[in-house]
Amino acid sequence: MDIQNFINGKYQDPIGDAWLENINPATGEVYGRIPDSDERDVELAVQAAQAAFPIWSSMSIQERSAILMKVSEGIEKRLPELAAAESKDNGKPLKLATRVDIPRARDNFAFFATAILHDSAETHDMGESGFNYTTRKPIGVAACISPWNLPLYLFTWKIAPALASGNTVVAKPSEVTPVTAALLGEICNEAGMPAGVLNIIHGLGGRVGTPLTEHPNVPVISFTGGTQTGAAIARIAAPKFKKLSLELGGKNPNIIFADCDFDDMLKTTVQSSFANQGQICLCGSRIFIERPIYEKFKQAFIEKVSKLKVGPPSEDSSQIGALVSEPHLNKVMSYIKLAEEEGGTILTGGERVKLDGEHANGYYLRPTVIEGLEYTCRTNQEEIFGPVVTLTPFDSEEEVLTMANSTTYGLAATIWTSNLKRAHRVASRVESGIIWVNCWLVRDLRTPFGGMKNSGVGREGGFEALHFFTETRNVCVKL
Ligand SMILES: NC(=O)C1=CN([C@@H]2O[C@H](COP(=O)(O)OP(=O)(O)OC[C@H]3O[C@@H](n4cnc5c(N)ncnc54)[C@H](O)[C@@H]3O)[C@@H](O)[C@H]2O)C=CC1
Ligand SMILES: O=C(O)/C=C/C=C(\O)C(=O)O
Repeated sequence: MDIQNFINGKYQDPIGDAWLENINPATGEVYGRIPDSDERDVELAVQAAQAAFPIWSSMSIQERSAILMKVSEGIEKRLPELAAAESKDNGKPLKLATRVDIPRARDNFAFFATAILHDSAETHDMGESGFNYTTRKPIGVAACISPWNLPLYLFTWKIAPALASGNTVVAKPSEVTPVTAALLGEICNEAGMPAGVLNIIHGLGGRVGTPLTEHPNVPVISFTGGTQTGAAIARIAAPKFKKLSLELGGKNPNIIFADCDFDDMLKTTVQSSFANQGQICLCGSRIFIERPIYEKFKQAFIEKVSKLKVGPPSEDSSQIGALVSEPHLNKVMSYIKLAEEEGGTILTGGERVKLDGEHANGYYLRPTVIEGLEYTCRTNQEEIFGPVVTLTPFDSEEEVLTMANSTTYGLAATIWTSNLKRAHRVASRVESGIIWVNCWLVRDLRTPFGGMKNSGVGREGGFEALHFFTETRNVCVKL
């Protein structure tokens, strides 16, 4: 199955007629081709988006909202098809794509389609001397660049607020998982979105992402992906004074106090460690356990993790699917080797899983739990982004905060305790943009979402996302 770029409302081959292979991670087989686009395709897409901007930005909020709601409904109508495509492209269990990824893509559009109906701007009254009012106007052509781990989920998380605010978009999905993004073009056409409002260019980061972020007519960029890529984009954007939102990597602490609800914590910790094969920037990859329950937790956790079924994504019984690609599998496995070199003990997992038949060459890895590492070692400091977690005991709040805050990242943290005062105290001192107490990945799309330190710049979600894609201006009137 070949996919094409989506420019000005039409599907078309890349100008250079160059193509990349698309691989099914569950089997290791090539199952289609994707455009290996270059700066010429980017140029066409930016021109189409520029031409569509006056039309889209001058539509009433109600008209834009209605079209975006139809996109949401279009995603809902095609949910089984989109979920199957996502699972095949990414290797994630079909049931996860069906229950989480595609419903969230639907909700992203519905959320921002309705949010614009409720947005408002401030006024600042200066009494008898004057009066200020603030306006927020769409900026122009927005670049939205997204990764492979939650493909349509994160693609739409950027595109929906950019479009809802009245911008037009040139979007680049990951070359590793492009298929559901390609299908979104059809859904937008069916929803009556004017041509050129959303353009989707496929290809590599260097050949598509770089000319897109460098483009003089693209003043605003929203990116989710690796921290190094975020830094490269920031280097391009800074001297051109582009508006930039970066949602980057994490090395998230999961802090477990002895007084927590053990069963709830255990069940959720299996999820927060290994959901989506551990390939979510919010996964809690460093688990810190208060010493009195360390051994109890370790035994119970290993028992549960070793029973997780690694299997073909299409099978309902599979709890862990395939990692996204062979290079990524190799990267994750190299970290397991490093952990052993650094003195870690593998308690469960650590090896590749060989399935039968057509899945024999898929990229399967057993969920891996490691203990005995210093909190300062590379395994505990660098983002692995796979089904690998470490266990570390602690004796005091002070100690666990030192360890939790020791990385260059600051995306998410989870705290397990039944002591409310402690929960607030630790939450206020842990260096993370997103903190969950006694839960994980419970999402309210109105809340600010993003990281501190090397985990990013800016916040997505709610009105923050809508306002990011606008130019704020103040008008001061002398009375
Ligand atoms: N949300 C997150 O936190 C994610 C983190 N990662 C981390 O990043 C590591 C590398 O994964 P990759 O897939 O290589 O992520 P990446 O950061 O290279 O890719 C994300 C997106 O950026 C694009 N891109 C790459 N280079 C670019 C450039 N110079 N300019 C503009 N766009 C560019 C890619 O084509 C893709 O669409 C992973 O092993 C993981 O540790 C990866 C995906 C998501
Ligand atoms: O918005 C969410 O619920 C989750 C976002 C997850 C990422 O940004 C990620 O894994 O990269």
